[in-house]
Amino acid sequence: MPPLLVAEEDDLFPPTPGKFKTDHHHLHRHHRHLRRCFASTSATFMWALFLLALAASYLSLQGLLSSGNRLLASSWGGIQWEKQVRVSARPRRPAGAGHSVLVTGAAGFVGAHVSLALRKRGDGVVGLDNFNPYYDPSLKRSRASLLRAQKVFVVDGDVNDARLLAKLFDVVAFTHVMHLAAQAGVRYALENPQSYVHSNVAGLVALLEASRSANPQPAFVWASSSSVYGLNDKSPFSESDRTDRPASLYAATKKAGEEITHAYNHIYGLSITGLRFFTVYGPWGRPDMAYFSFTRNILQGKPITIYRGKNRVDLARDFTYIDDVVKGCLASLDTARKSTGSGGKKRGPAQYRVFNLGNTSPVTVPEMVSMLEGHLGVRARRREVEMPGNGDVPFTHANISSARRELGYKPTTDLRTGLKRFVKWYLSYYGYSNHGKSAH
Ligand SMILES: O=C(O)[C@H]1O[C@H](OP(=O)(O)OP(=O)(O)OC[C@H]2O[C@@H](n3ccc(=O)[nH]c3=O)[C@H](O)[C@@H]2O)[C@H](O)[C@@H](O)[C@@H]1O
Repeated sequence: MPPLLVAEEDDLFPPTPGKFKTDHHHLHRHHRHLRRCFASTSATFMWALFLLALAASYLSLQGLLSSGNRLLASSWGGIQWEKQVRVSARPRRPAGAGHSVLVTGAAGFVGAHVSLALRKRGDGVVGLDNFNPYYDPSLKRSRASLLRAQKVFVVDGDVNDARLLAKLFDVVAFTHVMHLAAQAGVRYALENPQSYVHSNVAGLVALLEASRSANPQPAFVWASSSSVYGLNDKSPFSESDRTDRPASLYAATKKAGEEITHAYNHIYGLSITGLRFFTVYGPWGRPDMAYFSFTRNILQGKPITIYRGKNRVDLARDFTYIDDVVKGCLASLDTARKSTGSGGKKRGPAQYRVFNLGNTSPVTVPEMVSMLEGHLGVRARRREVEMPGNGDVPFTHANISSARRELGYKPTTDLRTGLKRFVKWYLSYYGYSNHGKSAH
């Protein structure tokens, strides 16, 4: 370190002895003192310079590293990336017939199925997913590999990333957005409430902002939830029923989404379709859902907890098979009218729709478990407990006349059949033998 060396050299190489007379001794000492002072001042100066340089280089190195990390972590941007996005977004149907769809949550359960179905019939699809660890991200990666094999490009990114969204809309003139990215799960909201606000409210607004600014504006179709019916006890649930008494924060954020999309429809002329999904299940499903975690536990010989309502009433769900829901999603895209805004301004009233996508035949949770037992050939160890105050509702039941009329939606898969397909997938995906006996 140079300043230290200056001081040390001064000590190491004193003036030659006898060169100065004794009466000059004082002067000499004075000079020496001055030199030391000067040396130490310049040492301090040099130190300061050195530290400054060190700090500057540290900061610029940090900057370099963090922008490098950002590039590595976000893995989006660049000519090659833009080309992949453009190619993936290109419809392969006769000119003008195909959609160009941005599917958010594309590595999720419904998102992956919808993306594949769109691609299969020749639409252009670009996926977006943040691969968050709410449940096993390796399952999401496997779904993304399926999409990749079908030439659907999935961007690794967050719907809250406004820069990324702006870039995507800059590169592609999407005709539709299929917004399926969300923080799902009713009970997890007790543990991590902020994640619901982050994804289902802030993320939704970020995507709506990008959509309303895009030219042309895409038609916007998105996943709401049957949970918005909350404490509604009028059965079956119709779209016009009360939805102002949510029983969970999850439901409240989905309900907020319905109101927020309405505001964007009103102000900017965005065409909006909200789909209230009813407990969607099937192959490649979500491990946090009851039918999935029950299957895992039954196969591992672990007990399962079955919630019961007040007075020991069984809970029931209008379980809806994934292929039926996918048909409803595609029909929603096909029947969505164009958004009316341009240049971020509304040019006329735009379509606003909400549909139930259910199965119309609720099944109790214990019955669902019995079906699983039948398909797995293993008895479940059932533990029945009174439903804790965790946000669950006692039952759901969809009235689908609206979707039937407007979308031609007609569910065709009953729960027993759908669970059979799920179990078949589960056993093969997790490498069980035909009898479900081999290790997990
Ligand atoms: O359709 C919907 O709106 C919602 O459907 C599901 O929510 P949920 O119906 O609660 O689905 P599961 O978590 O699979 O629960 C199904 C039933 O099993 C019950 N259950 C769940 C877990 C458990 O350990 N034991 C148990 O009895 C629940 O109380 C519920 O009655 C999804 O998880 C939500 O993301 C979706 O929005």
